Amino acid sequence: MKIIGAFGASRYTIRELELFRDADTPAVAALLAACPVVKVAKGEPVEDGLRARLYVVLSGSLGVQPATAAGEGEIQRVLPGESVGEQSVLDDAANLDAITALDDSELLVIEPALVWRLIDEGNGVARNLLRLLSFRIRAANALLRRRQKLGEFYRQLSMNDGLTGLYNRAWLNDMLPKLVARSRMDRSPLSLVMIDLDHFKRFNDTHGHMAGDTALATAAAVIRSALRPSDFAVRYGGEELMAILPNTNRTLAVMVAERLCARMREAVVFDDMRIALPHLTGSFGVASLGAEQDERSLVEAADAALYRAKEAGRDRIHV
Ligand SMILES: Nc1nc2c(ncn2[C@@H]2O[C@H](COP(=O)(O)OP(=O)(O)OP(=O)(O)O)[C@@H](O)[C@H]2O)c(=O)[nH]1
Repeated sequence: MKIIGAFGASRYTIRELELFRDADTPAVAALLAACPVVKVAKGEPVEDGLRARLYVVLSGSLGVQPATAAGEGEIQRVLPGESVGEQSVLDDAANLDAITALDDSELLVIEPALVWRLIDEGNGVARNLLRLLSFRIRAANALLRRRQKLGEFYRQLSMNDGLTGLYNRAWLNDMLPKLVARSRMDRSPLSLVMIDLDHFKRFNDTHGHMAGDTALATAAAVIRSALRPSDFAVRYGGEELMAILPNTNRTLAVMVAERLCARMREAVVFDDMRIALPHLTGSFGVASLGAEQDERSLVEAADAALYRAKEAGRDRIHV
C-alpha cells in the first residue's frame, strides 16, 4: 500500500463517492482534499494495523472477508464509489475483517477523527452513513437467517434416515435419555415397541434388494401413520424399527403394538412394475419404563420381548 498523493490533487471527484452523495459541500471538499490516496496492488492486503479507518474505493475493487466464528465467510466485493470500515470507525473498534485488493486499486483513506468532522459538517454525510449501515445490517441479518435455515436443514438431515424418513439412531441416542428423564420428572409412563420385519432376508433374496428397500419404506410409512403425533418412529438399524410412546402405559402400548401388527399385515408393497408383492409381517416387542430402569435396560427389555415374539412364531406381539 503506497501513498500516491492527496485526494484534492487527484483525478477523482467527490460526486462519484456514495458516502458523499448530495453532501458535496465546499466544507466537505476542503476536509477531503488533504486525505491521502493510496495504491494497492491486486492480491495485496489493505493493512490498517488493526486501526479503524475508512477506505473508499476510487478505482479497482476490494474483497472483504468477514471474520466469522468459523474463520471463513463469503467474500464481499467493494466497487468504486463504495466504502469499507464505516462501522469500526463509528464504534472505534478494530476492523477484524480481512480486506484485500481484488484488482490494482486506488483508495481514499479517511482517518476516524476526520469522519466525525465530516459528520459534524452537515447532515448529508450522516444520512448517507445511516442509510449504508442500515443496508449492511439488513444484509447481515438476511445472511444469518439463511445460515440458520441451512443449519436446521442439515441438522434435520443428520437426524433422519434417508430410506425411510424415520428418525435415525443418532436421534435416538440423543433423545431417548431425554424422554426417559422427562417421563421420570413428570411421573408419566413411557413405552417402547421394538419392531422387526419377518423373514426379511428371504424377501430380499426372492424379490431383490430394491424391492426390499421399498418394503422397508412401506413398513416405516405404516408405523408412522399409525402413531399419534406425540409418538416417535425410529429406524433402529437394518430392518429393525422402533416406536417410542410417551405418556403410554404397558396396556395401551400393547394395544398400539397390536394395531401396528395388524396394519403391517394388511400393507401392500408394490415393486417398480407396480405389481403387488407378498404381504409383510413383523414381530413386535413391547416394554414400559420400570422404576429402576434406564434407557438402555428399557431397550433391552423391548428387544427381549421381540425375541420372544420371533420364537413364538412371528407376526405377533410380546411383552
Ligand atoms: N433391502 C434392504 N434389506 C435390508 C436393509 N437393512 C437390512 N436388510 C436385510 O434384512 C435382512 C435381515 O435378515 P435377518 O436378520 O436374518 O432376519 P430375517 O430374515 O428378517 O429373519 P427374522 O428376523 O428371524 O424373521 C438381511 O438380509 C439384511 O440384508 C435395507 O436397508 N434394505
